[in-house]
This record gives sequence, structure tokens and C-alpha cells, in this order.
Amino acid sequence: MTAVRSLLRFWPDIRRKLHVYLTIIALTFAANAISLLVPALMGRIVDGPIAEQDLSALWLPIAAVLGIGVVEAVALWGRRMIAAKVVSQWEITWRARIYDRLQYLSIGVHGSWESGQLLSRAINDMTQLRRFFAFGAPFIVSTPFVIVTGIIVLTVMEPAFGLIAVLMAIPMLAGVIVFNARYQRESRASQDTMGVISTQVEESVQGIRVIKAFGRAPWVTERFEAISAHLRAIEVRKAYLDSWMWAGTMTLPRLAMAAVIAVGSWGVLAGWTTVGTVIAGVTLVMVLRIPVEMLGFLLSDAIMSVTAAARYWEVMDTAFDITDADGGIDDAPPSRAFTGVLEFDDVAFGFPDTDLLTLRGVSLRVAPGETLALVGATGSGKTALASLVPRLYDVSSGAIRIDGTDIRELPLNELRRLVSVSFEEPILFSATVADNVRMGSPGAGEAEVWEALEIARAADFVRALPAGLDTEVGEQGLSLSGGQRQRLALARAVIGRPRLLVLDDPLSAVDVDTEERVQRALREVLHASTTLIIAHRPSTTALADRVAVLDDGRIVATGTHEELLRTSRTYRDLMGASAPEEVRR
Ligand SMILES: Nc1ncnc2c1ncn2[C@@H]1O[C@H](COP(=O)(O)OP(=O)(O)OP(=O)(O)O)[C@@H](O)[C@H]1O
Repeated sequence: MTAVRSLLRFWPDIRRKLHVYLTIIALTFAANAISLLVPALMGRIVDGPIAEQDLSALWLPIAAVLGIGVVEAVALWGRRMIAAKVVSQWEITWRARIYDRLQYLSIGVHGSWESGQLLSRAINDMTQLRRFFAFGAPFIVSTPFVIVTGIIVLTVMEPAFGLIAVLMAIPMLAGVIVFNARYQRESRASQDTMGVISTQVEESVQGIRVIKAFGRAPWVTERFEAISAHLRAIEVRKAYLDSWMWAGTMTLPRLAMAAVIAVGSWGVLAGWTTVGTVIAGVTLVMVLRIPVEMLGFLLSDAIMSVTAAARYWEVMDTAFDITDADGGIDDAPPSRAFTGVLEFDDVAFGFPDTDLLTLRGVSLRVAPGETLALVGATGSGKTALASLVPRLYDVSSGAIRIDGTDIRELPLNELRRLVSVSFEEPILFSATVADNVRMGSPGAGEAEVWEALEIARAADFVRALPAGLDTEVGEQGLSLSGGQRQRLALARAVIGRPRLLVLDDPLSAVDVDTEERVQRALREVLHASTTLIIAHRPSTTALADRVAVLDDGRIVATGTHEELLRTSRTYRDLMGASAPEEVRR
């Protein structure tokens, strides 16, 4: 029942189009129910014009049969025409909602789901729901009425025939209950496994270079075959259940038909019924066979849709854990002026899926316009620390403040306008160079884009691209080198001259000379921006106003590059690792 509730939760959308949807159901019912009249007409023909050999009385019932056929066809045509528009609108609305929700869920939540699961929910499950609401749902609502109407007509025609139909319905109902429980389990397993398959396809497409370079095609193929075999096993079990259900829904109407023929023939001989009534009864059972047989298919389709709906609501019900202070997320909060003091006050942080603390007792103050370089061994928590500033994650304890205000008190979108970020792994979207850079400051003019590209030392290579700023990059466009992509991502971070700049090793893939030129440009042009930069090379840390050394989640030293070279062994060790490069310079 809880499962069915997930389908009923679409009620507010359905209610808005209720008059249209009721028309769809009424047309479905009409198309199916009207054919129940044909057997009664058949009986009349046998007992009337045929028995009385009066052919002139034949044309009326035959015209009626023809009319019934026309009504049936028109109703089915109308149902489809109306359903297509309404239901495809629901599909895109629900898909848009799930997409929208995904944009607002935190990185922690995204991390806890496989991307393929989200993909299959947004695509396959929504398609399943569209098909169900267009076809399955109107039929599943109208079919029981058609069957009950048929049984009533049969009973009116001949009570003994009605009793036969009712007796057949009992095992049918029992079968449905058993089938329903088992099919639900298999359906969930099947749709979840589709999610895993999506993840594997996505991973292998994204990682195709690694797979090829390491000659690991057989390994990924094997992995894919294993999960496909798992899906196959589930689908086979589903098909077995389907087969039993279908065999049942096909056998029972035939049993009913045999019983009606037997009881009817006896009735004709005993004189309590007529040949026409028996023919009408048999024909009616034959007509009723179609909706009864459809029940099996409708039921499995409904269960898959219930599962799809449950998977949809799981995403939609996931709470936003990183929000504005009032629990919502304001898309357009007002902008205020900040001077840009960034302060970490006894910050501790652990990733959501572990009990371990990645950062402990971190206290730092970065003054407006100051550049603080953060250094530390790999895995020491630098990226974690940087992620806390735009609230990709929230601190576990302590606080981060901007101009004295806890960042959790600032509207999320105001904070993210205030803080610009560039990551080591630069992500470009399938769009032009200009649009990729403008993501950092929507509405920025061409001059601002060029200025940002100049700061990131990307202007020269962008000018050399086939269509300059309008060159398509990202997955569907031109391939850029790692260093080029990093510089575009940096341009995206610096456009609009943000008050606070968080740069997570933004130039790890560019040469030392370019890195130094970018660093100088950042200092000159963005002298008012407070900058936190994760760095590995002495060339970067030497240019920073101050350096903080992170060791196993704690700040162990702060000072200028020269001071730390003198006083911090950890710092010397870290820089020593880069010394050969500096010597080469
Ligand atoms: N999503 C996550 N869940 C749990 N632990 C994580 C997660 N991401 C990172 N970690 C762990 O947190 C620790 C700090 O990671 P972080 O990425 O901050 O290190 P880093 O100093 O930036 O390293 P690097 O210089 O290699 O980029 C590491 O031990 C890492 O394995």
C-alpha cells in the first residue's frame, strides 16, 4: 500500500488536468464496454431473425454492430490524441523537477548516490511513468468496471452464466495478490540494476582512455557482462512470474467458456434457456477474455510504475542539508557589500559518510586582499578545507566567517556570488569558451571575458582557437589540453572580480613560468580579492602574502615563505619535494 501511495502522490498534477484525465478514462471505458453489447445483439439475431427466418429484421442489429465498431474506434483514437499531450507534459514536468532537485542537493548527497542511479531515475523511470499514465492507468481504472459490467450483463442474460463468471474471478483475485508481492520485489531489483548498468556505461565512456591505455577492455567487458547477467536473472524471474500470471488470465476465461457451453447446452436440452442465449453467453465470455487477459499485463506495468514512482520520490524527498538559515534556498538573495575578511574559527570537519575527522582545530584569518597559500602533503585535507568556504560541505564544528558573519547565516546564493572557486580538475560544459567563462558571472560583457582570460593567461590560446571565444568546447566540442582547461576554469573563477577567491591547485597542469605569470596577474588585477590558494610549488607560495601548512588535518605553521623555510621542517620537506623544479628555473 505504501508503494501505491508513491503513485498517488502525483495527484496534485493529475487534479490540475482532472477533467481531461477523466475524459481519457471515460473514453477507455466506452471503447471497451461498448463491445459487450455485441454478444447480446448476436443472441437476438439467433433467437429472432434466424429462428423465425425473417431476414428483413436482420439489418437493424447488423447496423448496430457496425455502429458499435465505429464508436469503439473513435473512442480509442480520441483517448490517444488527448492523452499524448497531457501525459507528455507531466513527463517533462516531473523530469524537470528531479533535475532541479539534483542541482540543489548537496555534494554530500550526490556522493552517496551512483550517478547511473540518478540517470536511470531521471530518464527510464520517467518514461515508464509517462507510458503508465497514458495507457496503463486509464485501462487499469476502467478494466475492472468493464469486467463487472460484463458479469452483470451475463447475469441478466442468464443467472447461471453470471455465477460461473463470479466463481472464476475468485482464483483470479488470489493469483493477483500473490503475483503483486513477488513482482514488486523483482521490479525494484530490475530498475536498481538498470541504474548500476547506467553507471558502468557512463564510467567506461568517461574512462575510455584509461581503459584503452591499460588494455583493460576485457576487464570492463567482464564486469559489464556480470551485471548484465544479474539483470538477465532478474528479468527471467520476472518473465516466469509474468508467464504464470498470463497463463492464469488466459486459462480462466477459457474455463468459463467451457462451463458456459456445458451448462448452457444442458439448459437448452432441459428447456430453461435458449440457443440464442447460450451463443450470446459464449460470445460475451469471449469478448470479456480480452480485458481479463490484459489484466496480467496491466498489473505488471502498474507495479513497474509504482517502483518508478517510489524511486522518483526517494530523490524528491531527500532533504536539502545545505540551505539558507531558514531551511530554504533563495535563488536571488539581495547583494550586500563585504570587505572580504575570511576567518576559520576552530573548524573541525569529517566527510558525511565517515566518523573520522579530516580537519581538526583549524583557525585561520585571511585579511581583505591578502593571498594565503595552503600547503600540505597529499591527503592532508587541503581540498576539504577549500570546499568548506563555498559550503560544498558544512563544518562539523567551529565556524567559518566572512566579515564576522557565520557563512551558514548568509543566503547560500549570496555566499556563492561572493566566493569564486576553481578546482584542480577543471570541468568545462558543452558550450562556447565565452559561455564557459561567463558561468562565473552571468551577463558579463565580452571585455570582461577577455580580461578574465588575460588574468588566467588564456587569451593567447583562445585567440588562436578556430572560432575564438565562440569555439565550442566541452564534451561535444574541441578537445583542449589539461593546462588550457585549467586556465579557462580559472578565468571562470576570476571573472567579475570576486571578493573571495578559493583556488584549489588551479594551475597544477601548467608550466612553472605560466603559473608565475598568472599568479602575478592575480595579485595585480585582483588586489582587492581575498585569496585562498592551494599550492604545491615554491614559485606560488613565494608570491603569496602568507603560507599555512596543513598536516593531517591541522594547521601546524603559518608565516611567509621565507619564515617557514627557516622555522618549519614540515614546510621545508614539502617544498623540498618541489626543489628540483625550482632549481631548474
Ligand atoms: N567524499 C569523501 N568521503 C570520505 N573521505 C574523503 C572524501 N573525499 C576525500 N576524503 C578523504 O579526506 C582526506 C583529505 O582529502 P583532501 O582531498 O582534502 O586531501 P588533499 O590535501 O586535497 O589531497 P591532494 O593534495 O592529494 O589533493 C583524504 O584522506 C581523503 O581520502
